Amino acid sequence: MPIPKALTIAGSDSGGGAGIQADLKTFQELGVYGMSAITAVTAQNTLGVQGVYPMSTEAIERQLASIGEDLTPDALKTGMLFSGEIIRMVAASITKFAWERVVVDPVMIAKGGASLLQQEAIDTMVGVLLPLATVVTPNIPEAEALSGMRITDTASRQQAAKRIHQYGCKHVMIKGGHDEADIDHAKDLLYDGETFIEFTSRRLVTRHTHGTGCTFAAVITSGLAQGLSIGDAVQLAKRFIHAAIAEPLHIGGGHGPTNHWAYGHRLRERDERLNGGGDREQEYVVRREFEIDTLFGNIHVQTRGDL
Ligand SMILES: Nc1ncnc2c1ncn2[C@@H]1O[C@H](COP(=O)(O)OP(=O)(O)OP(=O)(O)O)[C@@H](O)[C@H]1O
Ligand SMILES: Cc1ncc(COP(=O)(O)O)c(N)n1
Repeated sequence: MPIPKALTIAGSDSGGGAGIQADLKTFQELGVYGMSAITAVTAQNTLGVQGVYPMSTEAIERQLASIGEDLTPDALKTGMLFSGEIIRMVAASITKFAWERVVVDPVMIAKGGASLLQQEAIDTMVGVLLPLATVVTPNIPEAEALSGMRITDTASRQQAAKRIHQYGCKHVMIKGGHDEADIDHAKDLLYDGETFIEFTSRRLVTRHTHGTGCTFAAVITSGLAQGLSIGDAVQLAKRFIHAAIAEPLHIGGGHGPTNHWAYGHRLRERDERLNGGGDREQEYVVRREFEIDTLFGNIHVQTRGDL
């Protein structure tokens, strides 16, 4: 079978926790060959963003053309795009090369508050990029900016998903990491224009969440590149990010990165538990299955009626 290939079109994070670096680490962990087109270089660490240096559109266009002329990605994701000009150029390249399975992570503001997308570029994103998206993955503030409405509860989150879906993307995934109202759960909502599906895990208490959104979207991209359905790709992303947040690396003095190795560690741990012991008694089998579910965050998947 050919090796699945994924492309990330995003900003570089010198601190290694988010952006291009998070995406390539994630692709690698999931057995997907990773490629990149860098839109901007950021000087960044776990304490914040110290500088933003966008690339020229010519340099970005050339990177995309080099990939398109030789290496067709099986899926791609966009992250930090910074300006309307860059967004227009990226959309034109996706159309020119007829790339499919497009994950748009509408990165706007870094955790520390630094702007990674110019305000006036939001309309361009809505007008030219979202119609090309297989899935768009806003967090709650980004979903509010895209939909032009406040999100305070499940009903308003569904309403925002409907508005964003009308821009022409196939699926909308509103992530719940920023949902301050739910202190126990991290609940993500997927909408395909007809059905709402919620993916819920336990909320982990930690400040080491730098790059969660990039990593989550990179897992979805890897899954799509490997031929998974969108639902299965999201389920994989939820498990991967849960493990990555649960086992922080304790790097840096501020909001540290997530752990891109953790999901692989847990897979190996699962295999050891499944193969170990040799005890086939039902009670132990059930207990082991329960432990294995816990390893991956006990993700609860539920179809929700329209509120
Ligand atoms: N404390 C947490 N515990 C468990 N899961 C979490 C936590 N925080 C975020 N997540 C999960 O991580 C994924 C990314 O969500 P989030 O809303 O944090 O994205 P984001 O804000 O775009 O990330 P970033 O801050 O990197 O831009 C989602 O699946 C979300 O549910
Ligand atoms: C280059 C780049 N892309 C994306 C993010 C968002 O990640 P976070 O909100 O976790 O800082 C970032 N900080 N830097």
